[in-house]
Amino acid sequence: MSFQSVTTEQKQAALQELRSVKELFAGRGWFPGTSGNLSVRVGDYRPDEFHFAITASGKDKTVHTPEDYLFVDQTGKPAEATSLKPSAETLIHCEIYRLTGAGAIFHVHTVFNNVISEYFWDRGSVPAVGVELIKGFNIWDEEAEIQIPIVSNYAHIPSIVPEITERFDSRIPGILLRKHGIYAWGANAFEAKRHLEAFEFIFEYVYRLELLKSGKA
Ligand SMILES: CSC[C@@H](O)[C@@H](O)C(=O)COP(=O)(O)O
Ligand SMILES: [Zn+2]
Repeated sequence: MSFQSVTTEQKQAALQELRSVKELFAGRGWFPGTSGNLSVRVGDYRPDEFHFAITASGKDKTVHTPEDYLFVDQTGKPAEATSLKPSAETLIHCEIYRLTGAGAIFHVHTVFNNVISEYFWDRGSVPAVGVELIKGFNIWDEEAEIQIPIVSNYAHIPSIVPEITERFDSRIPGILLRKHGIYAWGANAFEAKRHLEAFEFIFEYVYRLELLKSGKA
């Protein structure tokens, strides 16, 4: 269970996945101004003991350097000696892993996810109805209706954690932070990427549909 039992191959595989997904998302402009963070879990999982690789804080995520990632434990503390600082939002990753046992968590800031989180803030969630990409979440109902939760964006990150716990919906593999961005997760990096892409598609769809319906487009 300890970090010592995680093999070098497992660590390398996690870092390679982070590198690939970071490069892909950077190409889409999904890390403006050093925003965003990514993590991939390694080794065995128990809700009270797990480890993951995460992006170091404040780095330019559009470039690769030898100082891009570090490994942390379930409390967000570095699992090995390093001068690197984990993402400022590591505690959010810790809580999502604790709640879900997921294998990867990706966080990006986009204009669509920010605008839509503010637009629907008063109702607490973004509604989506019948959009084909809902199937990307493994929800196959005809004309499926989902609500994507939105939580407060406190500057003090630990204060965000209880809201995530409270609003967590096991059917929906993501949560919005108001005027901040989306956290999406999955059993592995492939699934977390699929979920993130589905969310971003849905946010743009809902945004554009609302605009058309308002007659202001
Ligand atoms: C520079 S704006 C973005 C940050 O405040 C934060 O929200 C973010 O996503 C990146 O923080 P980081 O500490 O690099 O993981
Ligand atoms: Zn952020």
